[in-house]
Amino acid sequence: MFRSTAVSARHVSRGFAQRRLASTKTVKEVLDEVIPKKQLQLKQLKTEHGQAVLGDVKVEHVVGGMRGLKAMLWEASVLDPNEGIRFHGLTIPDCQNALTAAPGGKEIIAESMFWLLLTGKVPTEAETRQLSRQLAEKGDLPEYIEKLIDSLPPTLHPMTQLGMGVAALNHESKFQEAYERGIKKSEYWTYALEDSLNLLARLPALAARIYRNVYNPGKPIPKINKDLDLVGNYVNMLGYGDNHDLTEYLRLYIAIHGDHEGGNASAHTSHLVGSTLSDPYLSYAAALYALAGPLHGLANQEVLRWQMNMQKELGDDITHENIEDYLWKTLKSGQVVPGYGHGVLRYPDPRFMALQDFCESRPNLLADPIVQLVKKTYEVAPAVLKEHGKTKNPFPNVDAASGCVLYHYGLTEFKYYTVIFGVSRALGCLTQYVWSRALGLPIERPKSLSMDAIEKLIKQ
Ligand SMILES: CC(=O)SCCNC(=O)CCNC(=O)[C@H](O)C(C)(C)COP(=O)(O)OP(=O)(O)OC[C@H]1O[C@@H](n2cnc3c(N)ncnc32)[C@H](O)[C@@H]1OP(=O)(O)O
Ligand SMILES: O=C([O-])CC(=O)C(=O)O
Repeated sequence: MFRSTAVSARHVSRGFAQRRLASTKTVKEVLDEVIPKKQLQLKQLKTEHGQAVLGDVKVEHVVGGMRGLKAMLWEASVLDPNEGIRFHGLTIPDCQNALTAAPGGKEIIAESMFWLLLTGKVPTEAETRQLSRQLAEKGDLPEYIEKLIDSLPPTLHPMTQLGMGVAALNHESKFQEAYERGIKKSEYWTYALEDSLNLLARLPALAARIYRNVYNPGKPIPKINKDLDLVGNYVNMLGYGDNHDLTEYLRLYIAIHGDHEGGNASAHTSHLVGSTLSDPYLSYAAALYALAGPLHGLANQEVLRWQMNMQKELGDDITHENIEDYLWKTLKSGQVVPGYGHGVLRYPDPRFMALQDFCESRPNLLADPIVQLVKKTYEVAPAVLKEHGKTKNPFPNVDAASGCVLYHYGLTEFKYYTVIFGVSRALGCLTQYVWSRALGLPIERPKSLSMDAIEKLIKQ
């Protein structure tokens, strides 16, 4: 599967590159061109196809977490159960071919992914670099945020701190200020974009300050380098700037965790909160608290804890049989196997495969016992989960792989891992925030029913 998509990717990317080779537009200028076309598309959908049926609403949807219910508009990515995520039609290998890397690097950088998600177009190198610079120039934290974060107890979970910092940044919201001033609905998106760029720019400094306070109190944090990309600066501020491989890993990680269509809990939360015209900061803070749940983003912390416990219990020479027994022990104790299963996917997550490929291409990394353990677990777990018979998807999701590489490079503090995911998921949530305002989407308000009301409806 991966090879054939990579071939089509080269084709796709060459096409994109030829069309936009010389462009040096800003992201706002590209959106100015793209938005009217999408507004027209939505108008036509509403007027010409408003009554078209996309599926039935069954009782199982209402009582089963709305799994499979087609009930949200989300522009930047669509998830196929077997093929995985596509960002504006591009697979992860397509993106790896088409999107700009950092100077001296190979992996996708956050800026080029954000540009693609927002505009549906592959940015030129000049556009990507200019966005990197724009973000670096906006990246410093206001003093009151530094004071707020520094005042928190280091024992407070890093995700709680991240959500608090993001929410408090709404003191700066241009969207909220403009709304209070009384702007027209057609202008909402421009302020939403300004807030989104400011928030994205500041997330690395915020996330790095939390890391410093919790794990390295008192250690100076390097200043933002205006010539570096967003993740390059983030890794620098975390204190790992001299580790090229970790920097590249985090570039890939942050780009591919950025968006996973709209129904996942973090994206859906930001979409719902944003629909009330809460500003981008508050909407994204809400998303972070959904990401902080162990069935969602926190699973990356849980995976590593679980794999380390397995290693502690089973020692160094772990066989496939040992892992099988450990899996059954976890399942029989009524716990989920973290990093396995998915609400939509029914095949190994291509994000997991991309992270595994990263390991495969680096012998030192591949030889690490924890990376080996994750790989061996993948060789055993799907069969065990199939035999267990409960989960609809016995394959690994992205969280099965993400933590072990961080661990190898010395970023061993599991409780911090979801914060990195939280820096990434802003790419998708903020993209949709801008589009929801550009398209004038209404406040979300589905109809709920009590069990008695459902029974009454069935009898009718
Ligand atoms: C970035 C991400 O958010 S990716 C997901 C990260 N989360 C995890 O890795 C946690 C482990 N996985 C899970 O808990 C689930 O697979 C989820 C939350 C991801 C998806 O949940 P669902 O869509 O409800 O999965 P599904 O329909 O397959 O669940 C059916 C049953 O299988 C169980 N199941 C699903 N996955 C697993 C698993 N990994 N281990 C054990 N049991 C599982 C469910 O708990 C459920 O049991 P129940 O009937 O007793 O409630
Ligand atoms: O899609 C989902 O439900 C969960 C997930 O993998 C993500 O949000 O990245």
